[in-house]
Amino acid sequence: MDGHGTDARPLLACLRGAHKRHGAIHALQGLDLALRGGELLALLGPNGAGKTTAIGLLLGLARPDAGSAELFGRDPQDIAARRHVGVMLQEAALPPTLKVRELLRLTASYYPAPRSIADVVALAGIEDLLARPYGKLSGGQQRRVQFALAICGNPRLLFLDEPTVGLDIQARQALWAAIRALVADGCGVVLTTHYLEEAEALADRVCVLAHGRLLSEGSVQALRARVARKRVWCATTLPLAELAAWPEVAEAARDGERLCLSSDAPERLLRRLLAADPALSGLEVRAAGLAEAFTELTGAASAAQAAEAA
Ligand SMILES: Nc1ncnc2c1ncn2[C@@H]1O[C@H](COP(=O)(O)OP(=O)(O)OP(=O)(O)O)[C@@H](O)[C@H]1O
Repeated sequence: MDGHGTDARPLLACLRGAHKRHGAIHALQGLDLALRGGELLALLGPNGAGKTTAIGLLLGLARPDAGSAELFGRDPQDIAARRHVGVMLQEAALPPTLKVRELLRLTASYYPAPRSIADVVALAGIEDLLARPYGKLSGGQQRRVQFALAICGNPRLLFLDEPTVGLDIQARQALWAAIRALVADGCGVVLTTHYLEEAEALADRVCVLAHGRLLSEGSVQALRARVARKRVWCATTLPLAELAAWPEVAEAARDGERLCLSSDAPERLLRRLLAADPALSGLEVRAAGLAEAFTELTGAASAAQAAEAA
C-alpha cells in the first residue's frame, strides 16, 4: 500500500489496522490509511462507510479499539501534533455575534505560527465578509469562513469534511483553487465528499471505504480502470430499443442527437454497430467516470456483505 513504502514525501498521519466500534456497530474493521505532505487524498464511500470515524481517530477525537493511529509520528491526542492540523467539519458551532475579522484573529491567536490574516482572507476569498457578524451570513458564506478558520493556523495537514456543500458554482471553483494552492505548497489534505466530480478535480489519490474497510485505493485513473465498462456514443439510425436488446449493450439511452451505450465488451459492440449501420457517425468511446467506478465498487461490497451476513 502507498504510504508505507518508498514515497519520499513526509508521512503526516496514518491508521494501521484500526478497528472502532460504536456499540454494536463495527464502524472500522482494520483500516490502513496513510497521508503524505503535498497530496490530496479523497475519502469516498456511501453514508455510514466509516469516513467520519476514521477522521475522528486521526484527529484524536476518539481512540481505536485495536490497531493504531498516528499524527506527525505522535499520539493524535498530543497537543504538539494537533497544532499542525486544520479542520473543517460538517457542522461548526461558532459564536454568531462575533464579526468574521474577530473570529479570524481569535482563531489565529491559538496557534504558535499562524498564517497572516491577509493571506487567509485572500485564499478564502472573504474580503467582503470581514465586518459582518458570523451569525448573519448565508450558509455558503459561513462555509467559506469555516474554511478560512481551518487554514488560520498554517496547517501541514488539513481535514475537509464535505467542504463545498451549499456553495454556488463560483464559490466552489474558488475553494478548489485555494485547496490546490495549499497542496502545491506542501500541505496534505484529506477531503471527504459526496461530489465525485470534486474528487475527480482535486484528488491525487482516492480511497473508497465501505462497511469500515478499504475497498480500493489509487489514483482516479486507476480506480476508473478497475471498471471494465466503457461508454460508446454514436449517431445512428438503428432504433434504441433494438440496441438495448443486444447482449453487448448493458445500458442504452438517448443523449441529444446521439445514443449512449454502456458496454462490458466495447470492441465487440463497435464491430457489430459498424456492420449494422455503415453510415454510423459521431463515434466516441470513453472509460467510465469516477461515479460509475464508485457505484460499481460499493455495490459489489454491499452484495458481498449481504452474502457474508446470510
Ligand atoms: N457516536 C456514534 N454512536 C453510534 N454509532 C455511530 C456513532 N458514530 C458513527 N456511528 C455509526 O458508525 C458507522 C460509520 O459512521 P461514520 O459517521 O463514520 O460514516 P461516514 O462514512 O462518515 O458517513 P456519512 O457519509 O453519512 O457522513 C455508521 O453505521 C454510524 O451509524
